[in-house]
Amino acid sequence: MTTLFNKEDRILKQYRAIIETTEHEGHPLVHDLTALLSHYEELLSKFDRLTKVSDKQQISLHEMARVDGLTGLNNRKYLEDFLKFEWKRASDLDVPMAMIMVDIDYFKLYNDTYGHQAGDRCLKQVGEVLAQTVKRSSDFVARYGGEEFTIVLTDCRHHYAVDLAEKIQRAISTAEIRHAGSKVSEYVTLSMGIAVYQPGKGSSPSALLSAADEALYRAKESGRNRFHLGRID
Ligand SMILES: Nc1nc2c(ncn2[C@@H]2O[C@H](COP(=O)(O)OP(=O)(O)OP(=O)(O)O)[C@@H](O)[C@H]2O)c(=O)[nH]1
Repeated sequence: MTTLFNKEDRILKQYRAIIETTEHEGHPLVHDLTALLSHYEELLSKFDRLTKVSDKQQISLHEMARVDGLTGLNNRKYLEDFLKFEWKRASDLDVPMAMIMVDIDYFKLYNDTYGHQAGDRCLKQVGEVLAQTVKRSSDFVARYGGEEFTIVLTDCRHHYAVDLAEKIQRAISTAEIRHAGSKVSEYVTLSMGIAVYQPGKGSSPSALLSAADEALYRAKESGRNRFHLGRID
């Protein structure tokens, strides 16, 4: 399309030159060319507007592919892509990677108590708490699905991940989201599982996910409203 317009542009410049040459004034050809030019300019401006709309649509499609519609956090698909990419980078640089799997406690009872829409609002609030607490721009927060969230911490040793899990616990407690159905608190609480891997040692992103998930299971099993530190390389 650009090539076509470049070629057309050259022709149009010639047309303009003819129109602007006073010796051609009043010639019927000048009249036709003037009409043609104005029509062409109108088409160009329409094309320009269409291109802008389509660029915007492409950006929003791109965003939709990465963003969870409810919470505005990264979605699971994007998490998987991010993990693959960062795993390779961490492996090349020989630095550890951590994952925190976060799950809302007794969320079924939250829905049962307050209704599904309130449940959605709660998910959003928890998402905000996580996004605000995770400060390093290289760290990545995603909604993994349902009432489960994932945080990927690049170039991260386990004490940083533990420190962050403690901050998240404090932040969710400060948020005071009422949860009358919970069996561990009157407010919403979170259980978390932490795993830290050294990607260079032959494992895989899915092994990191499983280890964090396993640690989360331990946190749930041992009473909820806590984190469990799983495998650390
Ligand atoms: N409102 C709302 N609820 C959801 C959404 N996705 C999943 N859920 C609900 O989340 C609940 C998860 O329940 P469970 O897996 O039993 O877990 P839980 O009740 O949180 O119990 P524990 O994790 O063991 O503490 C289910 O009732 C789902 O219907 C969502 O997008 N919105």
